[in-house]
Amino acid sequence: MQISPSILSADFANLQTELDRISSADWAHVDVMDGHFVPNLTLGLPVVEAICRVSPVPVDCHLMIEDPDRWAPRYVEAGARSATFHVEAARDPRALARALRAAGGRAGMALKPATPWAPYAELLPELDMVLVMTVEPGFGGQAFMADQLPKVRQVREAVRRHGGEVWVQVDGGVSARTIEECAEAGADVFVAGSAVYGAEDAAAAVGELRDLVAQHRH
Ligand SMILES: O=C(CO)[C@H](O)[C@H](O)COP(=O)(O)O
Repeated sequence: MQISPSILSADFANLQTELDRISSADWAHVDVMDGHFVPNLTLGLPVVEAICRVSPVPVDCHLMIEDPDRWAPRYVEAGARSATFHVEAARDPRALARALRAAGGRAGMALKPATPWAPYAELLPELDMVLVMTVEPGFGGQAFMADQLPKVRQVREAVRRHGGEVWVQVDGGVSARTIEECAEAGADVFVAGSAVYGAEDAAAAVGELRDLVAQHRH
């Protein structure tokens, strides 16, 4: 079980300090948005490279961009330990996942809420993580979409049958109120933006999310 706070809700004017606030987490989740794949624009390679240089925890890049086949491996080369592309944007998801691993990163594949899992299940052996979006990608602070939990269950079941070590990540509206149902459905990597960065004490918020999942498992 891993907690990956999304810096989308951080103060971008003080990224170093904001990264230090989540040093008790497992990852720093960095949302790259290009203004085309999603109607929002955040940051790109130079900023990710700078974040990777100073982050106290490994960087988990969520690429909400067009043409990930071309750009995603560059984020691993910039220092991201994990890079997740959107299957809706990829020309050749199998080749792209292989390219991410060849670059030395973990290969993640994300599904928007309207994208089903079944057509992509055969890609599982190429993947280290599947991200099931629990909001429409583009903005932080949106309401959690509980109707995505059956998809989380399908992915978890496929991972169980496959037998490999593939993580199942949820992203969007994950908070102390919703994290247990995500865990119950089979998620094991939890992205939380506003729930962590909106808290006075980010480390306490990370600890609370961790405890809720741990208690749930007992
Ligand atoms: O990918 C994202 C949006 O596209 C963000 O990571 C996500 O929305 C996190 O924010 P919050 O926890 O506030 O919902």
